[in-house]
Amino acid sequence: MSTTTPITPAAKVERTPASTPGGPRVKREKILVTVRLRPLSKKEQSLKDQVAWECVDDHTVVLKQFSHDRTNSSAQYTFDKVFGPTCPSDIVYEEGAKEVALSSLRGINGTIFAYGQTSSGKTYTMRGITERAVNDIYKHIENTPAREYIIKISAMEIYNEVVKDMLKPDSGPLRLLDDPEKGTIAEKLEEQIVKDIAHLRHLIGICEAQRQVGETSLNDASSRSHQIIRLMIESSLKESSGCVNSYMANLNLVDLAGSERASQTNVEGSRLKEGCHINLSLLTLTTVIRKLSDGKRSGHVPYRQSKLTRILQPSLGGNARTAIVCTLSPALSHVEQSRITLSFASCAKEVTTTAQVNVVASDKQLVRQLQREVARLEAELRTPEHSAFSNSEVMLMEKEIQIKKMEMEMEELKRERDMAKSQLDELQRKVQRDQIGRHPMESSSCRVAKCLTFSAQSRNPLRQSSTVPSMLVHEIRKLEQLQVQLGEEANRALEVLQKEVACHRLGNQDAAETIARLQAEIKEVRAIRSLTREVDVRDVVSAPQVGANLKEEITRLHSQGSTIANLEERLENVQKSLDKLVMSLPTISYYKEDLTKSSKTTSKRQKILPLTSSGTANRPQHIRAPCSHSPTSREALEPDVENKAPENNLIPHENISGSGMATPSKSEDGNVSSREDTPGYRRSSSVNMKKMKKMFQNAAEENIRSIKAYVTELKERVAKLQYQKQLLVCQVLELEANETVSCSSEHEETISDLPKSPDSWRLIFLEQMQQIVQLWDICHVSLIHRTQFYLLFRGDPADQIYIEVEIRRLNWLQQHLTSVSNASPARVGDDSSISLSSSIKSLRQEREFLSKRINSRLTEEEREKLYIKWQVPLQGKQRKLQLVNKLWIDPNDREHIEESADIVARLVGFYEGGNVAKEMFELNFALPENKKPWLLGWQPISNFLRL
Ligand SMILES: Nc1ncnc2c1ncn2[C@@H]1O[C@H](COP(=O)(O)OP(=O)(O)OP(=O)(O)O)[C@@H](O)[C@H]1O
Repeated sequence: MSTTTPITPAAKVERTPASTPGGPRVKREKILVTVRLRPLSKKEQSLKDQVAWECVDDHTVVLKQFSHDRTNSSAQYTFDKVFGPTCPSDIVYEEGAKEVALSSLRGINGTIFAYGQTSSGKTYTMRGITERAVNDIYKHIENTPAREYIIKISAMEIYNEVVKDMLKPDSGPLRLLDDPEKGTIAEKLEEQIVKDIAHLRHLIGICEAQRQVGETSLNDASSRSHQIIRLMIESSLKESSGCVNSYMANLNLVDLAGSERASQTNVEGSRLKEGCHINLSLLTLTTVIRKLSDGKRSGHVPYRQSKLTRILQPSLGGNARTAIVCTLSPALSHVEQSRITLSFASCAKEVTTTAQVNVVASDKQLVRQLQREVARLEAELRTPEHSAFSNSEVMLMEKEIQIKKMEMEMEELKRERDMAKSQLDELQRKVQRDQIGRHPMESSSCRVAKCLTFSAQSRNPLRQSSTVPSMLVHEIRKLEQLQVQLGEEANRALEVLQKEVACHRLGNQDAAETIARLQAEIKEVRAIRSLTREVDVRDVVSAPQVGANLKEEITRLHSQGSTIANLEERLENVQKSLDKLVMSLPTISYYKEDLTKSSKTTSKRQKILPLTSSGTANRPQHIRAPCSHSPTSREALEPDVENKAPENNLIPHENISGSGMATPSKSEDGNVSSREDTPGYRRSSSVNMKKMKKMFQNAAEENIRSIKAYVTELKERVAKLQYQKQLLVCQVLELEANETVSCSSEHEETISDLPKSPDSWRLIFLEQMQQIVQLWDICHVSLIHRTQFYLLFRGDPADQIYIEVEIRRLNWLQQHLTSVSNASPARVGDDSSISLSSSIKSLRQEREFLSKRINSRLTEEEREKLYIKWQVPLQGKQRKLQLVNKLWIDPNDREHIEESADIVARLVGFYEGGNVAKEMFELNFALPENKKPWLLGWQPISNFLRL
């Protein structure tokens, strides 16, 4: 069982017909009129009354002939359906009411009512219909789990011309008010939200119990009031599709009081008064129906003469599908009353209504939806992005720390370099001093060698004196070399570090700017939210105001779309900089580790032998600035990280005896570790490069994923906004069109009519086409457009919508051109692209264009024939242009139009290019992208559509 959830009453409900992009598809249809003949009642049987009526087939009821009754004249009435005395209520509902009842689930208002004399079976019939309709509605709801339904009920009765609330009997008489949007409404009428079918049945039961019933001679329980039970059915898609629209329709179940003759009902006093009111309101109803059936909608229809007709106004010729079941007593004694009923039914079947799908976009709903959207946006900006923000901020801080560390390491390196240099100087000075003191002719190395030999011999007398000096000399040379290399290395490292620091500073600045930009975007979104709040407090507005508001809304949506596009762009940038950042991280980390290692190595070595190098020969190959080009890409760096770094850290163990340096080895999992990891070695400088790299990679990928997801969402949102924008465009178009067409409502009715018979459609088509041709002429529409349209739409009923749209467009254009030409010169100047003169100019250019094609498209013989036929002097100047100037100039001559279209089609080559797609005139009002010069004549519309 699907239950409904309560909603707060909508502040304003905008009813828009199910909008096709070209405007409302107004469907005019006739009221469904059926007749139900009840069996003779027991009373009638006891009075030996006779059955006067017979249902001869499913559609016809006939008055029988009685020989003894001279006044009795035969009569036959035909309706959509006629139900005989034995027909069960199921069939009456199925064939006489179901379609209308279920339309309400699709957003189409429906009204079902029973009309007939007292005791003819109205209440009996309406009870059957109501019960089945309720069952069907809930069955439909159960079978449609994708939609959420909200059903509300209200009930009123009109008793002695006083409206009463049947769900709140103590509330007293209700006033009828005219709502500009909803029509006539009963003030303070109770609306109850229905929880489920049992609740609905219970509430209907309460209404039944409240009903004014009295005994008359014809009916023991005669309804003395008109009862209107109204179900308000609203439905929307359950999933959060982002669509703010839902359907809303009212289903009115009306049980009228019966018309009666005081002489027959034998009433007096209050019953008589009731009867008078009943008869009066029914009389007004009959008058209204009669007027409407005449087809003279423009004339005065006295809806306001009774409360019943005021309330039922939309159901009588308005936005609703209506079914009337006329109930008849079969008794001969009631023949006259039955005739009156049948005459009412005959009029009613000529009445047409314009049922529309009511797409509801209440301000509240819209605002709620927009608020949700804004909240979601903000949340997104806070979560994925904002976390991306936070990530960026955290990363920025981390990088700052790295920079600080690097700077400190630089200082340390400088200090070590200077120390090594001073020690070397000191050593050299010492050697020099010794050398000078002993043998001035020997080279310094020899001097050092001798000195060292001497000291070595003195410490270790067992050593061979000849090997020691050569070793020392070798050592000193090596030290000298190392000193130079160390100096170079330190300078290079400093250089790289400086670049690195500069680069990160720049990156930090970029990221900070991006964050600031994104924060500005959030502010923008907030501003939009406050705008939507303003919409909430807006009151009822008139159609032009709504049009203006919608235009504003479209502009806003445009800007919102572009804002989101900007956001997308910004995010792409952020994504790129994050990529860059992430790419640089392994390098930095590696470099940092490397550097730390290097510095540690150096300092460690320093303690034992200050001038020992850590494989400096290969060092420059893997000291790379992350901001430098090719070598800094992650791919380029990986081999360095995994393979070269350990090698570079390899220090020949023999050379540095007692240094305590470990030889790094590569483990199976790719980790680069020193031998200190293994037992016997001190665990300290393990560099898990692969793990680290993976960590950074994961973090980077995670960031990129979340950003991509957000970008996708943004794109979806842009699509949704565009969809909303299109809807709004349609609404504006409709409003504009309504304004344009309101002055010629008769015309609209004609074009909106969906004729049932092909003959009537043909007639309407010819009439509409004639109108279109005239409007083309008035509006100076492109000849090629006219030709295309004229040749494409030849009267197929499926083309009706195109015809309708074309008429709307042209009506708008005509009005627009008129208003522009009436405007002040300044105004015309402003709007010159849509002016009459620009249209005429375009048309002239098009005629010139067509004339130039005559020679290439027509043979000489054909040309001659045409000149003769179109009375162009054979010897005259500019014959081609003269000929083209004669095309499409007489909108009232069908033959002329036909021939003009034929010639233009040949000149443009329509026949060669195959069929022109009807979609070219598609309802979204879009012109083909590859707009050809000859479509310039249609420019005003395209300008209009750009809005
Ligand atoms: N189709 C039918 N089959 C059998 N009985 C019927 C049928 N229609 C009506 N009746 C019976 O006829 C009687 C009068 O019917 P009902 O009260 O519905 O008439 P009504 O038109 O609503 O009268 P009123 O206008 O006075 O309220 C009732 O007893 C009802 O049960």
